[in-house]
Amino acid sequence: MSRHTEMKRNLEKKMASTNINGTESKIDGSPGKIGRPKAERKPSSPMNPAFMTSAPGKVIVYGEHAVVHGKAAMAAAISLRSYLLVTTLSKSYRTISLRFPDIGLNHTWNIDELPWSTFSHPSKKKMYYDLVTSLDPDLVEAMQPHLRSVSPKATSEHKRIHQAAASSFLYLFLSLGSQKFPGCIYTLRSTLPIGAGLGSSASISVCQSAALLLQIRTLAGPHEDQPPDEAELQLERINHWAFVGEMCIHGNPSGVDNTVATGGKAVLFKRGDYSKPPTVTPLRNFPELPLLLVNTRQPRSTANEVAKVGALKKSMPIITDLMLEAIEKVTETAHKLISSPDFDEKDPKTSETIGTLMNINHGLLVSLGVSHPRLERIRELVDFGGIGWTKLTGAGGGGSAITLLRPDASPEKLQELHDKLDEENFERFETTLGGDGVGVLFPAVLRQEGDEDGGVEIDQEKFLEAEGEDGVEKLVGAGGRAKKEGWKFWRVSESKGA
Ligand SMILES: Nc1ncnc2c1ncn2[C@@H]1O[C@H](COP(=O)(O)OP(=O)(O)O)[C@@H](O)[C@H]1O
Ligand SMILES: C[C@@](O)(CCOP(=O)(O)O)CC(=O)O
Repeated sequence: MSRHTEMKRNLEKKMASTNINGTESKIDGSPGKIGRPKAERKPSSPMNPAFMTSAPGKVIVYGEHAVVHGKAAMAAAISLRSYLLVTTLSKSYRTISLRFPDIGLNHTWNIDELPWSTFSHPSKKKMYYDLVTSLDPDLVEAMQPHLRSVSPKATSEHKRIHQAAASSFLYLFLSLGSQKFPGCIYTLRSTLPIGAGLGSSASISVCQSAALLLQIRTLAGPHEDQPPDEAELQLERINHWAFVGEMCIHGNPSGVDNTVATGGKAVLFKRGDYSKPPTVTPLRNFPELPLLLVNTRQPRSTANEVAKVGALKKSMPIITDLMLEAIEKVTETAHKLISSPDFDEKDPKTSETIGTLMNINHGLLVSLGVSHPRLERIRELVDFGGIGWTKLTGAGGGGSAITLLRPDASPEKLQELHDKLDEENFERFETTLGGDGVGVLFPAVLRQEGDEDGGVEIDQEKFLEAEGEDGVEKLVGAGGRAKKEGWKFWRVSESKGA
């Protein structure tokens, strides 16, 4: 018997002894990347093979927070990504399970106990093509008993993290699915740090939205030869529902994170009127910036940081508005520069301007009250070494900073900075900007060099056992360091944008 068959048999045995009735929730440790549960049930639906979706995180180069208040922001996809494996169960299993080992969430709902009557009531029912721009309080209320049963014994902080992730899934599942939905297991792993300003919540929302829209057969493609306009429509649909998932996680999102996680590349984003779709301008000439990405490892919640700026705007409207407008001017100046016909990214003056604008943007964010001593420490180290220009990225209050490196920064100085950052428990990332957006691996089979028998099936066990972020990338990578054959992406027209 091959090792693979043996593993499958063991899994079947394990499955036979698993209680799958009712809700069950297990906390495996603290949030962050922690111990992962074993696969528990046998997937057995040849008609619905397991498949995967994947979406990237992002960095906001200019304009975070201002973008929540209707101003423009510039953001780009990064090569760190989330991966969602969808496994359909055989007909007799009437359960939906979330296996989110990165946060230690392991929860099962009984499909027939979910509040279908509320979500499918004619006055509430949303179609997959509807534009949903706010959460319906009655639907949110109907979900509460089913969220309260998620990790009830966890600490309040873990509960918040678990229930936020579960609520984004459940709202989309109940809005897009129906009681006839087959039992499924959704297994999620991400190479993104969580709550670090790099759009982890948007990236999981995009994975969930794409997976559910695929399961209800409302997406065409992605496939080669797909007309770009059709591809664009599919991406819009995924993005709309991902925005709904984001609203569940952090209340008042601008939509920039999910837009970049869906479409990838780099964009100028602006949403003046929340009842209408945002204006999204692809930035075709986005420069290959030599960026250093540093995570402070200081946890914070986007919702809190956004609320802080909201409160400041309420108490000091004129001053706050002036700062938000100044941030928008920074973004617009950078946009003008990179979209001008004689833009030369290799010119040292270009780095100087882009960097100075980053510094100004950071200063304004400090004034809005969303920096943190750990972010200021990164700035201090970079400034002291004369290595480049730094700003916080994302919601701030901790999270991450980006540093644009001076073209003439010496390797010795750079090494010194790296050593200092490591010594002080900062986390450094190497990432490339402007990669692909949402991708699909259908079925979840990857071909490897030299494979003759159709490729390697990615099942729950393999996916859960991949060691750390590197293991996930190596196993299923859809971008960055590893890009496995088999992943497909919706491609839109290259001719649009600046
Ligand atoms: N890999 C993951 N697995 C499960 N849930 C996740 C994951 N990544 C993000 N989340 C959810 O998103 C929340 C973080 O969102 P947020 O505070 O907006 O931070 P970020 O800046 O990373 O988007 C987490 O509390 C969790 O609910
Ligand atoms: C602060 C904000 O502009 C960016 C938040 O990014 P993140 O959740 O910290 O990755 C909020 C938003 O645009 O929704």
